[in-house]
Amino acid sequence: MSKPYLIAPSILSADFARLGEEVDKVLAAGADVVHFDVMDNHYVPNLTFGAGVCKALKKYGITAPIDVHLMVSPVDRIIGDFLEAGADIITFHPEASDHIDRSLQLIKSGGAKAGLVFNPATPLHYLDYVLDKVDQILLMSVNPGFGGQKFIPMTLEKLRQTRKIIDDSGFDIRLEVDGGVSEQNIREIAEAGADMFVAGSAIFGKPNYKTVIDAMRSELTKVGSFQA
Ligand SMILES: O=C(CO)[C@@H](O)[C@H](O)COP(=O)(O)O
Ligand SMILES: [Fe+2]
Repeated sequence: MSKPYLIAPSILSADFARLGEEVDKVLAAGADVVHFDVMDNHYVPNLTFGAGVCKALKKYGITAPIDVHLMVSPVDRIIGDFLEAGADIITFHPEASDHIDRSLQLIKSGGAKAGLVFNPATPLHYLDYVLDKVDQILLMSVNPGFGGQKFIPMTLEKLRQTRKIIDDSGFDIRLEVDGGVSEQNIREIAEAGADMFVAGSAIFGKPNYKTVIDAMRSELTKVGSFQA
């Protein structure tokens, strides 16, 4: 069964010059979680921000959970920085870690929730022996590195497969989707099994964040297995 739905705006599409205000504004508009995309210009061909910015947002007063999506290789060294910065959830790409089990343990031992991220062509078998250590599974519905890309439809089938893996396991695991999510497709994405929705350009690209988030929530109420 899906958990109550969470909307997680990706600050990759926010105005970096006014980041604190942007995060305040999107949370006031009804967002649940702040999605924080860390890119290293190595694992992905783009460069964003590091743990210092996460720490600054916490110091600024952001109390909503910060969901750190590490697009970084290698991952272990930077995990400590984000734990120290107060990250609430840390996810990483299994291909970017030499020791996936160790990286998951590192995150959890620091008190954060841990997750694995699957690129569109990455197989789900990385989950096979670590499901008991995973709090969140993030399926990329675009290739990582940039906001504003188009949702890859094959993700819907992968979501259904992942939902079955989670439900069969009996573990308490969130299923997050990231890339090209909008008010137009959020309903079918939820029908396929996702319960946490990252959206960057669909929210920050619009003048009124609340209008978009309200529209997304209204779409989610139409899902068969809806839970507020
Ligand atoms: O991780 C990534 C991209 O690598 C995402 O979090 C994007 O930032 C989502 O942006 P939109 O596709 O919603 O514009
Ligand atoms: Fe992301």
